[in-house]
Amino acid sequence: MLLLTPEEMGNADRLAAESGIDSYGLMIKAGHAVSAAFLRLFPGASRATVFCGPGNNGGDGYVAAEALKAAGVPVAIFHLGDPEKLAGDARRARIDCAIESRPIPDYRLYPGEVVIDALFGAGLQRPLSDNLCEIIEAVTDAAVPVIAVDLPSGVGGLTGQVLGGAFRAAHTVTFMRAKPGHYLLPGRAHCGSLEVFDIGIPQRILAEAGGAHHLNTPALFKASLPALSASSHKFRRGHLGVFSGGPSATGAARLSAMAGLRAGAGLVTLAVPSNAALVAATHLTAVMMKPVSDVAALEDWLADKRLSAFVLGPGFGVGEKARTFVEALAARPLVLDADGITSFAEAPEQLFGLLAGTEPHCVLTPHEGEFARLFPDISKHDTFGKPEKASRAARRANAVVLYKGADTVIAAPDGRIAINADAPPWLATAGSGDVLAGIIGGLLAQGMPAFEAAAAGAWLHGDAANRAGEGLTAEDLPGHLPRFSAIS
Ligand SMILES: NC(=O)C1=CN([C@@H]2O[C@H](COP(=O)(O)OP(=O)(O)OC[C@H]3O[C@@H](n4cnc5c(N)ncnc54)[C@H](O)[C@@H]3O)[C@@H](O)[C@H]2O)[C@@H](O)CC1
Ligand SMILES: [K+]
Repeated sequence: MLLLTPEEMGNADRLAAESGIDSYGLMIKAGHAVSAAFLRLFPGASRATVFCGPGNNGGDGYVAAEALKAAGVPVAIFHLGDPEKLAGDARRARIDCAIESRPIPDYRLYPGEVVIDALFGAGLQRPLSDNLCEIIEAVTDAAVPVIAVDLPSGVGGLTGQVLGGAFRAAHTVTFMRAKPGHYLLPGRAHCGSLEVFDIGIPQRILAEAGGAHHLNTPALFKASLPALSASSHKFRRGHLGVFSGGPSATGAARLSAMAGLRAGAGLVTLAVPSNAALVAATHLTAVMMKPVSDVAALEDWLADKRLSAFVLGPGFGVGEKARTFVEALAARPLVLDADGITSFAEAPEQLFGLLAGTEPHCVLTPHEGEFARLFPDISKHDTFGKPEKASRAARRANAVVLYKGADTVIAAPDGRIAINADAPPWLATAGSGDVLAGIIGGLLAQGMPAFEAAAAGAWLHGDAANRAGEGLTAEDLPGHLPRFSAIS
């Protein structure tokens, strides 16, 4: 599912106009979609209170207001700025709207009203003024239902960041394609239910206008999911190696290993330091074990070319050993997580050097803190949204970066970006990240390319959490992974 940034949507708009499509006709359809949503969702509203801004978002508002009046709904319009200065389609929409509007400071709460927020959409450029924020706060505090046109005003369509303040909509009607800000946090939490309405811009124009941002759905990775056939031998389903920490720290790697097995790897081996072998062995059944205490032992083990992917990080310990292990593993498909990432905090360039110059085959899975350790300058940039941060990081590291959180973003060095929105809040539980690393490792082991493996991993992880339900523990997750043939 392709997402368009506000800039790309603007391009689509321009291309549509250049191809002879009537832009005012698009605005009429947009405004009518909003009035239809209003009538469908709030048939008993005492009044439609329409806030109209100074651009085309406001234009949609005037169209919706006129349509609601025609449907018999009492309507009050409050405008921002000088409506005489409206230009183009928005100006025409206001002229075609026979309702007197009043300046926004005249607005007072009205019992039973429903607000249509048509202040700003794609054109939001700066934080909302204090006066606007006060009005938004009053509407929010009084729990007045809000329908947002395109985006809740104040939410950045590219980043999902809130600029100053923002409406909390019950429902958002956007046009043609959802925007990244509808799925990134905190924007997602401001949108309510999201409706993507087709106002008639042709697909070919949308495809020409954008293409980097995707919502992470199976459509993005399904074609590269490993297919399990009756004849597939366990070796052909790959062999995943997961590195464990010492005797008191084998649990995290065991979780990853179990998840890798459930994600379909034919064989999974837990590589353990010799002093942890006994502890680990008492906990393992289907997962195999291999003592690997130092880099010499690792090099020996790596001579087995059937080992097809690795996970290093969960519970491994931070330090020199992790760095030398990663050096030995850098040319192989690898998920670098947790301690594996933090081990390079003092010398991120060393890691990037190891990963440079080849087809990207490493997946880095940092949460916010780990991201800041590897990419301090990128992480500090307040105006970058999460996709831009992940994307810059991916290019720098020549690795797929899966930037974790409630709105996990997956970015590839070639510019592809997936925003994951299927994770329930109860997925934020101890060990959950270890399972995610293991799932991705299991998919890499079966030959899935790094970006698709990371995207699939994030989606499957969320899907398993939804199946397991509230109160899950990380141990429950692998058992709830869906069969790949059942994913649609
Ligand atoms: N893209 C499309 O194909 C279509 C777009 N339409 C609508 O057009 C909208 C985009 O229109 P515009 O590009 O005119 O942008 P907007 O209407 O979102 O806002 C632009 C205006 O707001 C001002 N502004 C921005 N931030 C401000 C702030 N914080 N405080 C005060 N003023 C601020 C700008 O100076 C500019 O005048 C979309 O969101 C959508 O609602 C629809 O009419 C249908 C077709
Ligand atoms: K809006």
